[in-house]
Amino acid sequence: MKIFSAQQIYQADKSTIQKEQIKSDDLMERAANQLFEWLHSRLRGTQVNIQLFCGIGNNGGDGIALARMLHEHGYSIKVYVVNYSDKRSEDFLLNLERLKDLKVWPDFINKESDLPEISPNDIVVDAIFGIGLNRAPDDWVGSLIAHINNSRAFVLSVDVPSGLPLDEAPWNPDYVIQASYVLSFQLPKLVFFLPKTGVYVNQWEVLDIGLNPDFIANTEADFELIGRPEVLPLYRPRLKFSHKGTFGHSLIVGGSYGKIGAVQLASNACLTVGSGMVTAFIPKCGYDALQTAVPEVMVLTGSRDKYISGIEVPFQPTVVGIGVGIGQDDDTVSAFCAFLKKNKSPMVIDADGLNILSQNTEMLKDVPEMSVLTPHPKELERLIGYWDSDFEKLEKAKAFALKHNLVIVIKGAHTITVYNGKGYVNTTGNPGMATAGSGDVLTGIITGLMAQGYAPVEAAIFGVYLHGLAGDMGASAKGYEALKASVLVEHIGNAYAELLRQPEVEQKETN
Ligand SMILES: NC(=O)C1=CN([C@@H]2O[C@H](COP(=O)(O)OP(=O)(O)OC[C@H]3O[C@@H](n4cnc5c(N)ncnc54)[C@H](O)[C@@H]3O)[C@@H](O)[C@H]2O)[C@@H](O)CC1
Ligand SMILES: [K+]
Repeated sequence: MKIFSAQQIYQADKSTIQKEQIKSDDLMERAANQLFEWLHSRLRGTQVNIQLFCGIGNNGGDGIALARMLHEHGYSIKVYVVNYSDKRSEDFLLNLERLKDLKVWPDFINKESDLPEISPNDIVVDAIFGIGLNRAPDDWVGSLIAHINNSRAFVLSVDVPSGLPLDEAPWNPDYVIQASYVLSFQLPKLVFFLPKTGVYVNQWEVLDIGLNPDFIANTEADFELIGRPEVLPLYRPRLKFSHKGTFGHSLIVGGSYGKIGAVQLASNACLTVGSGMVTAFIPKCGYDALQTAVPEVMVLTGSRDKYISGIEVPFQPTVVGIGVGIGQDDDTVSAFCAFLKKNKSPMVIDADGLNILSQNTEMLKDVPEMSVLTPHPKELERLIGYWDSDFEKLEKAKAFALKHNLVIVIKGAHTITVYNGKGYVNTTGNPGMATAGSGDVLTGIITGLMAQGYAPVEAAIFGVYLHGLAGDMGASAKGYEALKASVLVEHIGNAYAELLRQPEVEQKETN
């Protein structure tokens, strides 16, 4: 699903109004209807107090129109107009009149007003600001927002949590609604998925208000949300007359004394995701452990016992995954440097492999184009420098990826794969996956997918999704806390099965 900027959403609104020859308040009516249906189908007439806080723009207009529909269906409502400006939108004013026609009189909250009482049992509808927010809310509006947040009521935000700008960090983190649920129009917003702004969104859902599908299809978005429909077409089925050579020979280079497990996890994941063959290159100390733990993996060792030195490999691998558990010993740095100069295979680079690159930036020119880098935030910062906000981080990562023609996988709750100026936002995974070795498994997965012929950016997008899905299935079997990285590997097969499972409706249709 595409993720649009605020500007693109306004354009989509406009093109819909033009194409369908409707008025803008018709579109607002549609939006409010969807909000109403969502709420009504859950409440089914339950008598609960619904307090609607409406701004004076179109987001407020949505709230006022919703209030009318709730009133017409007998719900107990209280409407407040948050009167932060005298530049009221036409559709807001129109809907205010329609509400007054029903003899519903909103209270106006101004600078000097007392804040209304909100009980934890109330439902709050937050329609104060939408995507039009372009500066810090005034302090008295901020106090109202903080008051709503402190009420412990269920807060339903219309389109976006009020106070959250779409393309920069909030001016004051306390002046943003903590939404229990966000009903967002047509397309999800990028801020729902970024670490600093996603915290304001507990749950979200998109409401289809029928914005012009041609416009959406033909407009290039900077970000895309990656769910099952986006991942399924990337899957490469295994053909009957294939053999292990068809699926490539991966080389995993990594490990040091005490960190051989990282290679075990990566090479096991690489095999499990479907690489035809996997060879691991490790220091001598890990030989017995690795051969015993994963007998299907072939093992080569360097000349030193505890650290990798001189990476000599007597075959040309299809793809190289390098860096897990590798450490930063001087010999290892020189071995990595020399290996980069002679290596001809595409690469996946992780962990200390990335830290070595950050400290020896001249090595970057020898990294093959289209290689996949998989940094966590600290590793990314070492590579691209400090950022002030998630937005700056993404811009810097995009610029770095473009400059070196690389794929960068920014790991996090919603991992974002950046390539060729675009960002792909993952939707699978859970907090249980914040555990040692989880990243090693991801490196193995992406390497193993590239071995099978997935293009690097597809391997990254597909691999991140599958890794998260394995985590979700692992968590439902074991719970978050007990989810170890080895459990992720165990669930790779289940994740494939889940991804490829025909939904019940489709099954019925084909029967
Ligand atoms: N345009 C359309 O056709 C549709 C718009 N919809 C709603 O319209 C919303 C956007 O509406 P608007 O563009 O009117 O914007 P908002 O309702 O988000 O904000 C209202 C106005 O307040 C002003 N403003 C911004 N920051 C401020 C601040 N800190 N203090 C005081 N004033 C401030 C701006 O001039 C802005 O236009 C969407 O989020 C969505 O809820 C929906 O009704 C669907 C259809
Ligand atoms: K809102």
